[in-house]
Amino acid sequence: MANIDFGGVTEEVITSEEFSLDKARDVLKNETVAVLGYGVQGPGQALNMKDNGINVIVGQREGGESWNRAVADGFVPGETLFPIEEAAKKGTLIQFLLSDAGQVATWPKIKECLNKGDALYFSHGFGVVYKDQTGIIPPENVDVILVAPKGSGRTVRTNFLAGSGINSSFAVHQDFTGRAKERTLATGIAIGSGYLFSTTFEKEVYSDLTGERGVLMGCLAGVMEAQYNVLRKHGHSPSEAFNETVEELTQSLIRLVAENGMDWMFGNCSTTAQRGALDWSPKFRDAVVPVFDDLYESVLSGKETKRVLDVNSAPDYREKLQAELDIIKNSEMWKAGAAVRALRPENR
Ligand SMILES: NC(=O)c1ccc[n+]([C@@H]2O[C@H](COP(=O)([O-])OP(=O)(O)OC[C@H]3O[C@@H](n4cnc5c(N)ncnc54)[C@H](O)[C@@H]3O)[C@@H](O)[C@H]2O)c1
Ligand SMILES: CC(C)(O)[C@@H](O)C(=O)O
Ligand SMILES: [Mg+2]
Ligand SMILES: [Mg+2]
Repeated sequence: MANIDFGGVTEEVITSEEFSLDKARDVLKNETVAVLGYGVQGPGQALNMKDNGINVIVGQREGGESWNRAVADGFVPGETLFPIEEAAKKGTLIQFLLSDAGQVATWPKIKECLNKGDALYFSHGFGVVYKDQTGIIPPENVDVILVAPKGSGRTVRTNFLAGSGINSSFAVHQDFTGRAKERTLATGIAIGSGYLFSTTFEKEVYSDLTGERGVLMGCLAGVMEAQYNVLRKHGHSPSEAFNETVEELTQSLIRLVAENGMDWMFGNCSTTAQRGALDWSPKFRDAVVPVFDDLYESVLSGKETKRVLDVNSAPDYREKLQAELDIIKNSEMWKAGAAVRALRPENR
């Protein structure tokens, strides 16, 4: 446990140096980790653990696309790949990585598969925190733990393969065995976390739902579209509008932010750009504060959860979701984006 000063506030974090992979392997040596769900997080976490020498099995609906992908990734039907309930019964540490709506639909059956002393693991506080809507109330004789990677499952895997890692938060909701925390940290390290910071199930889900609806995804998509449209309205070409809105950000400026912070990115742009950015940043900040306040309230009240469950529980939700994603893909802006990406020297 290291005490790190985050801008004047001291927090405890666990790094892969302090909690080594060897230690994680030792803590998990008698466990069968059952990864239920092979969508986005499932493959990332399962493959990293497998490569790290952990005893991993996968539970997935038989015969579908995700099942076939698990087979292609080296999981063997009847040995390390099973229907969901069978894997849940075999596992001692059960990673509930179905979609959040899928967790609600399958919970009544999964609950029956848990044995005394098992650990029930989540990568989101959703199911447990909004229990009035999800009905997910774990029995008292299991550990209930969380490791939530702060990134896409795709990056959980690609960062691992690149020799890096992803940051994750961790929490213990219920400690039945007295070993819940060490099981949590060991699993967090085994899935490839570079470091783990402490949270609660509540704080995790409130911040996660806000972040993805806000700056990370929803707000990002919204402000990009707004700027692109203004530039187009004033006669700028699609290539100019896209470059000035997206390509320069992803290929240049956001990399500088990642490297050394916002002031570093500003400092490596012209004094003209810095003057304008410093003047306009507070205007944008103040304009969106009411939207963020609405968003957080909507998360806290359970309205966002209700919407997710209502829409994503429909039998045709995948097709409808794909239709919405296709509208983005086929818009002028993102078609221009495809053309711009194809022109990158490494893609030509
Ligand atoms: N996607 C991410 O990168 C990410 C990042 C951090 C945390 N999480 C959390 O991890 C968990 C898993 O998310 P995900 O995005 O990997 O899920 P996903 O949407 O990719 O779905 C995972 C699997 O659930 C299965 N599934 C869905 N509904 C089902 C049902 N009714 N019955 C049986 N199987 C069903 C699907 O076949 C799929 O293989 C969620 O709690 C999510 O909030 C996801
Ligand atoms: C990758 C995200 C956005 O961080 C995650 O929270 C998710 O729900 O997919
Ligand atoms: Mg999320
Ligand atoms: Mg997230």
